[in-house]
Formats: sequence, structure tokens, C-alpha cells
Amino acid sequence: MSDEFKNFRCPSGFSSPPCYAAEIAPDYFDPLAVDPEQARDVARWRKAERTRLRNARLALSGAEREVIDETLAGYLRQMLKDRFDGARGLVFSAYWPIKGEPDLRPLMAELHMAGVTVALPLVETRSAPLTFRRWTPETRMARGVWNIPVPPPEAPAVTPHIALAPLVGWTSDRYRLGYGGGYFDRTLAALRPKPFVIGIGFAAAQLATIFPQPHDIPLDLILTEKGVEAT
Ligand SMILES: Nc1nc2c(c(=O)[nH]1)N(C=O)[C@@H](CNc1ccc(C(=O)N[C@@H](CCC(=O)O)C(=O)O)cc1)CN2
Ligand SMILES: Nc1ncnc2c1ncn2[C@@H]1O[C@H](COP(=O)(O)OP(=O)(O)OP(=O)(O)O)[C@@H](O)[C@H]1O
Repeated sequence: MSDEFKNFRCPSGFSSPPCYAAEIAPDYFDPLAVDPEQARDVARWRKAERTRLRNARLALSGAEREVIDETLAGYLRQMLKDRFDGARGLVFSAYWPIKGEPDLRPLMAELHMAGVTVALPLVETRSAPLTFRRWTPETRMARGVWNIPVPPPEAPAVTPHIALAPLVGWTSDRYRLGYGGGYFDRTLAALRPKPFVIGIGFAAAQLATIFPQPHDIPLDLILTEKGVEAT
């Protein structure tokens, strides 16, 4: 900073950037600007909720999990029939389950057999949108970021028409709490045309709010073992 500005003070006594902004455009208002203190509080709260919800779902028994997985697969199968005529010929992105997420791999194989192009999400560049590559039951999986099994680089890149978004937490207004990388939000902000996004999670992971921030994008539908929770 040049000496000329070093000791500069706004007439109001404040020296914050908005003071300069107002000098350039008196009616300046940035709708995306967040109060950094509030953003920090929200991030801290989300971190604690992620831990709580992940521990709660890891406590489910194998038998409970099996019932939930099958129930979710049944709802999803019906939903794809009702809304997408079964999704034959469409690209459907699922996920390879980690950390106690519902396991829908049998449905992935079934949809593949029914002529749906099944895909999986990948973190190929950190802090960037997800990419998607085709998966078939024959795909030999590689290891991606976080050790998540992913299709290998030679699997064709595709753009999903329909995408599942695994939920750590969810709200009735269809906001998603994920693992904290911001990957789904970045992907939904970037993908055109936007896919139809279905959040998949446990009914018990419902939250009253995630304190939505400007980057949070609500999903199209939330599905739990209790059915469609929010459309
Ligand atoms: N099964 C499954 N696959 C998936 C996802 C998912 O939610 N479930 N993803 C859905 O998006 C993507 C992976 N998401 C990721 C999200 C966060 C981090 C990560 O490194 N998290 C940091 C915390 C970041 C922070 O707090 O700012 C960490 O835990 O160290 C990695 C991958 C793609 N594949
Ligand atoms: N569209 C975006 N552009 C740039 N950064 C973003 C975007 N969306 C989210 N982020 C960043 O990602 C961080 C984490 O976001 P958030 O808490 O919503 O993660 P999450 O949705 O739980 O994670 P994930 O989707 O990876 O499971 C945010 O603090 C923000 O800085």
C-alpha cells in the first residue's frame, strides 16, 4: 500500500473495504457478501452436525441397514418409472457408498441391465465441480480422492440427466448437508442443463435448517426410507 493511503481513514472513522465501495457507488450492495463471522459460526455448527449425524448412522445394525437400503431402492425404482419412464437411455449418476451411506449398488446394476446409462461422480480436481464417468457391472474400479472407488480414467465422461446426492443431513426445504467439500453445490452451479437431483439419506438425518448460505443450492427431491420427504 502506498504511503498516501496508509493513514487514510474514512470520515465515518471506519477503514473497512465497504467504505471505499460506497465512495465509488453510494448504493453499492453485494447480495452474495456474507458476514464472515456468521459464515464461520455456520461452518463450525455444520462440522459438529456432520460428526453427530455420521456417528448416528454408523450405529445402525446390518439388519436395519438392509431394510432401509431395499426400501430406498424400491422408492427410487418407482420414482424413475413415474417421472422418467424408467430412465432408459438417460444418464443416471449414483454413488459408491462410503461412511455408512445407503448402499444402492444392486439398483445400479439393475438399471444398467434396463438400458440406463449409470455413472459415478469423481473429484478429479480439488475445489472444482465433480465430473462423472460411466459405470457398468464390469467396470474395474480405481481409487479416487478420499479413497472413494471410482471408474478409471478410460471410462467415458458423461453428463447426468438425473443425479443422486448422498445426504449427511437434509431439511424439508430440500437443502443438503454433505461432507463439507462443497462439491455438489459447485457441480449444480456449473452443470448446464442442470440435472434432476435426488437427495438420498436416512429419515433420522432431518435438520430444522442448515442455515443456508449463498452457495447452497436446494435439491429437486429428498428421498428417505419413509418415502419422498420434500418435492
Ligand atoms: N459416496 C460418495 N461419493 C462421493 C460423494 C459423496 O458424498 N458420497 N461426493 C459428494 O460430494 C463427492 C466426494 N466428496 C468429498 C467431499 C469432501 C471431501 C473432503 O476432502 N473433505 C474434507 C473436509 C472439507 C472441509 O471441511 O472444508 C475432509 O474431510 O478432510 C472429499 C470428497 C464425490 N463422490
Ligand atoms: N459454487 C461454489 N463456488 C465456490 N465455492 C463453493 C461453492 N459451493 C460451495 N463452495 C465452498 O465449499 C464450502 C463447503 O460447502 P458446504 O458446507 O455447503 O459443503 P457440503 O455441501 O456439505 O459438501 P459436499 O457437497 O462436498 O458433500 C463452502 O464454505 C464454500 O466455500
